[in-house]
Amino acid sequence: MLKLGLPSKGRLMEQSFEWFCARGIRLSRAGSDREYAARAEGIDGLSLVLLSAGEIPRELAAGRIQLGVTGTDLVREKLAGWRSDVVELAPMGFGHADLVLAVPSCWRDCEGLDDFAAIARDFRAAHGFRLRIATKYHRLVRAFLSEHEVADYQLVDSQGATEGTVANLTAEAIADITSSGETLRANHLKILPDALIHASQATLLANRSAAATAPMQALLAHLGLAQPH
Ligand SMILES: Nc1ncnc2c1ncn2[C@@H]1O[C@H](COP(=O)(O)OP(=O)(O)OP(=O)(O)O)[C@@H](O)[C@H]1O
Ligand SMILES: O=P(O)(O)OC[C@H]1O[C@H](OP(=O)(O)OP(=O)(O)O)[C@H](O)[C@@H]1O
Repeated sequence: MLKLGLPSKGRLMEQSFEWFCARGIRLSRAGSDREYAARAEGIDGLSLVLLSAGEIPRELAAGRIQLGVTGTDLVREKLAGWRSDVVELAPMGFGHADLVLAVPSCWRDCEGLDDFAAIARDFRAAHGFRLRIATKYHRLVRAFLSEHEVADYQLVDSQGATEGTVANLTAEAIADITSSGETLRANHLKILPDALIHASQATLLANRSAAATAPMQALLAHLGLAQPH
């Protein structure tokens, strides 16, 4: 029996159900709306579990589920060695969102990462503490800024409503997901054009050990997907 972990709410859950239905596997919630149970029809040997999108990478790496759907941003953020833990089987064509660095729109002289790095250096000298970037993507942001030699900052953890932290004076900049850009604009923030940290989309993933098993090969064939190498 293969266990498939799906996001438990919102667009990601609905579009995951649609993706599988278009491939002859009908997924549906079981029990009440508040129960996290679901079932699969149209294929044998597949069970479902509804999980927080942020928890699916860890459940896959641990092998408690053999298949999962979540954003590539969360896979890379949650799993340091993601390539050795999981296999990306197929981008699914929805859940497109960019992880970006954004600063106040009024920072007219900040037009890119080089300006940001200079502002961060001046900020520390002027204020005696490092410029604060609010984010929930600590691993990805640190790696990106290190790669671009930006050093004078500190990360402030923000698990939601991250765009509001600048107005609330708990941060000077943010790194968060954007899709239409509406939330950033509404909070008077602008994206630095050279600060796309990761372009994410919903992806079907497998636990790396399970990817080579016969039941997985059969499911991939049913879905018309190439066998992972
Ligand atoms: N506005 C959006 N448009 C498209 N995709 C988005 C949007 N916001 C978030 N996502 C993507 O949806 C996935 C889930 O994001 P979300 O922030 O809901 O994760 P999460 O908070 O860990 O989930 P949960 O709230 O269940 O714990 C991520 O891969 C993210 O990139
Ligand atoms: O660029 P936009 O189209 O404005 O989308 C970006 C927003 O979408 C997500 O929030 P959402 O309310 O979708 O989910 P959440 O409950 O995780 O905040 C994300 O956290 C951003 O705040």
